Amino acid sequence: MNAQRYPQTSVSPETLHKWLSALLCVLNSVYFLLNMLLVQKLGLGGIQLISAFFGGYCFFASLKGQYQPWHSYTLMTILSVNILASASIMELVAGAIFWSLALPIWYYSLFGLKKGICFSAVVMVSTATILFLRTDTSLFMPYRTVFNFTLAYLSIWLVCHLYEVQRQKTSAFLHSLALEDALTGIHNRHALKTDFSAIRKKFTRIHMLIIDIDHFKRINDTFGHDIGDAVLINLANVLKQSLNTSDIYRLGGEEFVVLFKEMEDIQAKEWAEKIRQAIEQEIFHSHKEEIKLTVSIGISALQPQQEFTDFLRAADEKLYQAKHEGRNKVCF
Ligand SMILES: Nc1nc2c(ncn2[C@@H]2O[C@H](COP(=O)(O)OP(=O)(O)OP(=O)(O)O)[C@@H](O)[C@H]2O)c(=O)[nH]1
Repeated sequence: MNAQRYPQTSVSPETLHKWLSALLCVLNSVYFLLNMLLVQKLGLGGIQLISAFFGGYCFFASLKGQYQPWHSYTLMTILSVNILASASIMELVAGAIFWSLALPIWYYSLFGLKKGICFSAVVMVSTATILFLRTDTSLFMPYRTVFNFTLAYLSIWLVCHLYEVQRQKTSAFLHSLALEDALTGIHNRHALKTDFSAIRKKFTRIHMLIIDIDHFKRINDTFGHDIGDAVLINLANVLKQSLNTSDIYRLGGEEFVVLFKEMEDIQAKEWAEKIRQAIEQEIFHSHKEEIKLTVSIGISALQPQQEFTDFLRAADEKLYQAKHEGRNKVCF
C-alpha cells in the first residue's frame, strides 16, 4: 500500500518543512542583521541571507501546495553548512556550535530513519572535528570538550532515533488497523473507498466485481464459525493467486471486491468467469470433509462522473441478478 494515499497519523514531512522553513527564514534574517551590524562577517552573513531567502521561498511554495522534496534537502544543506561555518568562523565562546545539537531532530523528522542516521553522523563528526581543532587554546580542554559534546550529541541523536522508530511502528500499526481486514489480511472497505479515489484520478476505464459466496450460511451452520472463517481466508488466498493485482478487498461478511483498471468490458467478464471457475474447482477443508463452494459475481463499469456509492450499487444490483438467476454465475 502506498502510505502517501492514506490519512497521516503524525505531522507530515511537508507540514514540518513548511513551518521549519518559516522559522529558518526568521532566524536567519535576525542572525544576518546581527552579523552585519555587530561583527561584520560578510561570508557568513551571505550564507545567512541565502538561508533566509530560501526559507521564505520554501514557506510560500508550501503554502501554495507546491512542495517538492528537493526543497527540504536544499534547506537542510544550507542550514547545516550555515551552522558548521558559524562554528568554524565565529568565536567559539559565542556558542554557535550548540545549534548543531538541533540538527538530528530535523533530519529524522524530514527524511526518516536511514537518512536521519547518515546526516546526523556526518554532522557529529564534522562538528567534533571543528571543536577539537578550535579548542586547542588556553580557554578550553580539547579532548574533554569534544568528549562532552559527543556524549550530549549522541544522547539527543539516540532519542531522535528511538522516537522515529516508534513513530514508524505506530503509524504502520494504525494503517493496518484502519485499512486491513483483520480476518483475511487483505484490504478492507475503508481502503477500497480511499484507493478508488486515487485510482479514478489515474484511470478512466475501471470495472468493479463483487464476489459473494453462495449459501455461506450453510457452511457456518454445518461446520461451525471457525471453519467458516478458514474458508474466507482460503478464498482470499485463491483470489490473490488467480489475479495478478493487489486491488482485492473484503467488503464485509462473505463479500469481496476486485477492481480492474484499463480493461475492455469483455476482458473484465472473462476474468470474472476465470475467478468463478477457480473457486468452483478449489477444494476447501473442514476438520472432517472436503467443502466445495461456488460464488456469484456482479460486475459494473464506471460511468463518467459516477460516485463511489453508485458504482458499488450498480455492481451490487448485478450480483443480486446473479443470485436471482440461480447463483454460481457472472452478471454484467
Ligand atoms: N464464519 C464467518 N461467517 C460470517 C462472517 N461474516 C458474516 N458471516 C456469515 O455469513 C452468512 C451470510 O449469510 P447470508 O447473507 O444469508 O448469505 P448466504 O447464506 O451466503 O446466501 P446467499 O448470499 O443468498 O447465497 C451469515 O451466516 C453470517 O453470519 C465472518 O467473518 N466469519
